[in-house]
Amino acid sequence: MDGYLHLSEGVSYEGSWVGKAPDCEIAGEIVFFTGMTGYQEVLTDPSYKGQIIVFTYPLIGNYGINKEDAESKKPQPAAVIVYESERNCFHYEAEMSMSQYLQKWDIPVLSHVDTRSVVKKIREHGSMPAVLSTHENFEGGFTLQSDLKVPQVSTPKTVVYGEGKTHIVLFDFGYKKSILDSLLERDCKVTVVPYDSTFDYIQSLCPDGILLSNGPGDPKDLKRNLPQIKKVIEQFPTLGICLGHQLAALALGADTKKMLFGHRGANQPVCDHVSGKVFMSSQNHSYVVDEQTLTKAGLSARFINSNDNSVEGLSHQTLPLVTVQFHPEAHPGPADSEFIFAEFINLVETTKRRVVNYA
Ligand SMILES: NC(=O)CC[C@H](N)C(=O)O
Repeated sequence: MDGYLHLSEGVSYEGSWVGKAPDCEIAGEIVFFTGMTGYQEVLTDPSYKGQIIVFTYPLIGNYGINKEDAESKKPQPAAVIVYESERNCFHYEAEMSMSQYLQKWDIPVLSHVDTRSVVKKIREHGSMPAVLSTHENFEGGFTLQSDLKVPQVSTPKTVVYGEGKTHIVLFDFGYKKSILDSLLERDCKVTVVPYDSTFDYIQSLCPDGILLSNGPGDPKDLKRNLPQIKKVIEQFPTLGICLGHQLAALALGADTKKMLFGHRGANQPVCDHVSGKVFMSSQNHSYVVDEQTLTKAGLSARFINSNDNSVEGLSHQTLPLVTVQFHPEAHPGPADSEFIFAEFINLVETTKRRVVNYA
């Protein structure tokens, strides 16, 4: 059956539904992911909550969905656009096909869309509101719901994982499981807390360090939480990843802005100005920290994107703070930047020893 993708820029594309057509129109911000593999991780990354994802790789789904690679308990986007969706899956670990998985969760998939043309439109006009419909003509409006996404994906209660020697409190703005795994693999005990936890609550947990996670939406949606986040950063060694990096920058007084179409893929080159090395990184973001606003916040840009010179990570003049716009936990994508976790744990352990020595 035919389905249609309508972009707010006034262009429409025809495609065919994989599985059943949705009962109603599905709206979301349309974004594109350029990685060739890793669709399961992308679909389950809570940072994509409510977005319509276009996969630029023309064949998606051929190795199915397995038990291991989900980044959260369910797929998160509002809808998925592909060129070809493989109905069969060819992998010994596959439990079901991608289309079965998305249908189970009522997430529509529109295939045989001219994804190259859609991506060109997004590159030209930016990530924009879009609607998936069974009707060729769409008369409705393109205003997206302005609901807060982070509370929808954050844990409602505190959960403790592992019993390693370094105690990290992970602020859950919609964290990817691979971030938790990266900490557990490095001998950490991890306490995952709700996104709106207060400084007093965090202090009562006696952490050695803090991880501010990735998550969906505009970091400025969490304006009310910034004073608490600032107190936490000033008190404990902190690693901010993606949304967590943006929140750390805002909390300390820098600014963020929206990019035209963001970075979503597995091969974004980033230069580390401490080591002078360039590495490939996995990314998924629309917002970026504004470089012009860093100095007044005591921050400096340690990591810079080699394609467009945007800020990819920060350090602070005095505070033990590491923040990265890219994903050191990878999944999907290259693990070139996993050194960030080792560096962070080292920072936490050194700070811990210093505090013990002074006590
Ligand atoms: N992966 C993320 O944490 C994304 C951060 C933020 N939602 C953005 O789009 O920029």
